[in-house]
Amino acid sequence: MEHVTEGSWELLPVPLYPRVLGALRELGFPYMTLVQRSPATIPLFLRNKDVAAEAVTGSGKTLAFVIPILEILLRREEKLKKSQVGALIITPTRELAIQIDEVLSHFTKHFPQFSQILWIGGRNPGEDVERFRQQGGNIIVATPGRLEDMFRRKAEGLDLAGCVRFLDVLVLDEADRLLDMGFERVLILKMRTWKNFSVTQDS
Ligand SMILES: Nc1ncnc2c1ncn2[C@@H]1O[C@H](COP(=O)(O)OP(=O)(O)OP(=O)(O)O)[C@@H](O)[C@H]1O
Repeated sequence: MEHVTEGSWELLPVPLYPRVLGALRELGFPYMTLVQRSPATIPLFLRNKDVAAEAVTGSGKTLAFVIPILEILLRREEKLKKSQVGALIITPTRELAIQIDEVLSHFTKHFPQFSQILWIGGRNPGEDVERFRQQGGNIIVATPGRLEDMFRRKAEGLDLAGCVRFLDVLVLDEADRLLDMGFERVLILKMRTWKNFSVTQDS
C-alpha cells in the first residue's frame, strides 16, 4: 500500500488497546499510513478534540476514524446500553457506508460488547427499526437520507433523538459531498451538542 509509512501503531502518543493492536495485526497492517500517523488525526481525536482530515483517496482515512471511535468507546466510564448510540458515522453513498461497516466489523468482532448497525437506503426502514430495537446500535454507519428517516420513527418505537444523547463521536465522512447533498441544515442542528466531531474529505 503506497501510503504506508515506517511508523508502527505503537508509536502513537496514546497507547492503543492491545485488542485493537491485535485486530490491526490480524488485518496485516503493522504500520500506519501518513494520515493515520499524523498528530492532527488519531492523537487529537483521543484528546477529545474536533478533527478535520483531508487526504487523497485511498490514504487510509477510514481507520483514522474507526480506531479512535473504538478507543473512545472503550474508555467510557459508563458502559453503553445496547440502544445508546456512542458513535455515528455519516457518509454520502450506500457503497461507502457498506465499506465502512465492513472495516468496522473487523474490529467490533473483537469487542462483542459493542453493537453495530448499518442504515442505508434501498432497504426496508421498518426492518431497520426492528433490528435496532432487537440488537441495538452503539455504532451507527448511515447515509444521510436513511438517518433522517430514522429520526422520524418514534411512533414505531425508535426514539433516535433520545438514543443519540450518549453520543461521543460524530464522523462526517466526505463532508464536502454530504454538504453538497443539502443535508447541511439537518447536520448542523444535530451537531450542536455533540463532541468529538470529525470530518474527512478527499483532497
Ligand atoms: N495502515 C495500513 N496498512 C496497510 N493498508 C492499509 C492501512 N490503512 C488502510 N489500508 C488499506 O488502504 C486502502 C484504502 O484505505 P481507505 O479506504 O481507508 O482510504 P480512504 O482514504 O478512506 O479512501 P477513500 O477516500 O477512497 O474512501 C484500504 O484497502 C485499506 O484496507
